Amino acid sequence: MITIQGLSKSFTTRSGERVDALRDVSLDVGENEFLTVLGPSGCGKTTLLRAVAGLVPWDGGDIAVDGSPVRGPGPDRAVVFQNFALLPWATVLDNVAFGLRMRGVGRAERAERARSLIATVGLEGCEAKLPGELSGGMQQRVGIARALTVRPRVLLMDEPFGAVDEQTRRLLQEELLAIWEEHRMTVVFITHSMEEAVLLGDRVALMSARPGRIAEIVPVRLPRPRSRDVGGVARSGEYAEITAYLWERLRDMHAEHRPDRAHRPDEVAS
Ligand SMILES: Nc1ncnc2c1ncn2[C@@H]1O[C@H](COP(=O)(O)OP(=O)(O)OP(=O)(O)O)[C@@H](O)[C@H]1O
Repeated sequence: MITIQGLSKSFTTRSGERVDALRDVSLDVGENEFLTVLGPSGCGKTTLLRAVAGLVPWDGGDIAVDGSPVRGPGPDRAVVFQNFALLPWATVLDNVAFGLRMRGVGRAERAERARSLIATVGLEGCEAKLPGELSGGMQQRVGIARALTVRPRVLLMDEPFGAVDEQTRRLLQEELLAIWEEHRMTVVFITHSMEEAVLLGDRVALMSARPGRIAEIVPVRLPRPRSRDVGGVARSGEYAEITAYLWERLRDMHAEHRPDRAHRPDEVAS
């Protein structure tokens, strides 16, 4: 479905320093797969997602969706951002319908599709509100509804639940799983949370820092559907095992970048 081959991208900072954000990243995401991407801060997760979305150019390598090379944004891919990226002056209905309007869908159909998705994300009755009148969790529900209006085959999510409180995050995780279980699509979901990566994903792509590479792909063989009992999933032994393993790997990666913090069992004070 999504094929990424040998992707490299560097930035030049304002002080003229070169930062290798991604180097030789290769990754395949299957049709209707839910792939989570986890890695230390600054390892290039957002850059990778934005490249797949066609929002940033890259230096080397190829990205294809269903065999078609990515050359820019397209209706087959929708993005949900961490900071919601809603239009502050537009109502919930207009925000959700925005992508449809851009695609020339008529007013009546726009409103109907937007209303139906607003209901799907549990915001019925909020159609006329402005984003500023909603909580962070509600704003992100609007972001998800907006992304789904165009019926994308690929949903790209950049730490979408990073800015909401823990309880809202759990509810949004359950809702996203329920939506994905019903309307299957390919999801690439970036997170800082090991727990979230395991709860949601079919596989976790673990990235290492500077330059960002795929360090390992960790399969998550927890049963599905998971939406009705995310709490139960989180209490299972396999869940605990995978999250512990991910933490081991991430801790090693952090230690590589901070030799002073490396784990040296022989030097533990008595
Ligand atoms: N526009 C830019 N100009 C210069 N450097 C950039 C730019 N965008 C990203 N970088 C650098 O590229 C590297 C990767 O950034 P990116 O945002 O993709 O990482 P990330 O893994 O998503 O980080 P985080 O987990 O903290 O959100 C970082 O070192 C970052 O500072």
